[in-house]
Amino acid sequence: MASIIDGKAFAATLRTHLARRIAALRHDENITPALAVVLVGEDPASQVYVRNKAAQTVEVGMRSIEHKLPASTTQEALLELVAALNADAEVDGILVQLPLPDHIDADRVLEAIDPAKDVDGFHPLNAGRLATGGTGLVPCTPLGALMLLKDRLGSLSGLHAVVVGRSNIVGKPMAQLLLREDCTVTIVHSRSRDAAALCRQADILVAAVGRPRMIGADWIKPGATVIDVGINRIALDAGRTKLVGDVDFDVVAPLAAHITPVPGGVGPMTIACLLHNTLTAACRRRGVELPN
Ligand SMILES: Nc1nc(=O)c2c([nH]1)NC[C@@H]1CN(c3ccc(C(=O)N[C@@H](CCC(=O)O)C(=O)O)cc3)C=[N+]21
Repeated sequence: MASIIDGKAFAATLRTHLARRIAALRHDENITPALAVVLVGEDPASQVYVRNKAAQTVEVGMRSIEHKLPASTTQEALLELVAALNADAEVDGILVQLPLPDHIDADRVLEAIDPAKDVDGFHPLNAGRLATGGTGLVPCTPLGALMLLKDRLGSLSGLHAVVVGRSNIVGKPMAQLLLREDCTVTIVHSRSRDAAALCRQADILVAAVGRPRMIGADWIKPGATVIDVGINRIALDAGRTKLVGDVDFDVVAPLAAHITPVPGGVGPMTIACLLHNTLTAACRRRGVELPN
């Protein structure tokens, strides 16, 4: 039976460390990092995420700036807000909550964010830096997943990592991070031939597809470490819902060495890494050393 990787506890520890470093930054440099979060529309799930982000930002001692815009906001108005946040010297991080309404071109908005303030790590310059080994801001979910892996396994060098999913926000940056750790990396996607057989070769399996419980027992090499990035809300009876991952936890956990649960796995790490990136961005753009 796998040991469960407690992402919720790890994220809480990470936030405690961040709070101490942020206090040191305020004491030594008189800097309080500020994170601006932009939410367009009234999607209830997005509202919950944004509320959690704001609460945790304040909890670690940073400033939270929230901009809530109606769903009817034009692309032009959103780009103007991004430009104002770019120009605001007090703002260290900018996050535009996804998904955006259909009439807005999300790529254009993400490309308008100052790469130095791009705490999501979604700007093409940051994606390029990650791919070419430079210093940039790394997407929060893959960064959080990597922290959990290194905490459990130590060196990842030479391990075969299989990433299921090729999105720009998780799959591709996850593969780049694992490559940077000297893994042998395979990316499996919807057109892959015999995806299950490819996944059965994985020492590390990262599932990031958004399909509830898709990864079953026959996808797992015994002793593998399984990281479940999926967060899928499924319907139960009587209008109730529950969160499940991309991994069928009940059948995979008995085979794996280590496994993340959903909820309580990678999800909480995403927000903790957002705070981590905001501290990093604040120090880099203000030209001060990152406190230990
Ligand atoms: N620009 C942008 N950046 C994002 O990082 C971003 C985004 N847009 N849009 C939406 C997704 C989703 N996301 C999550 C963050 C934390 C949890 C999380 O903490 N989940 C808890 C459960 C929360 C619950 O119970 O609903 C867990 O897995 O244990 C989930 C999902 C960030 N996103």
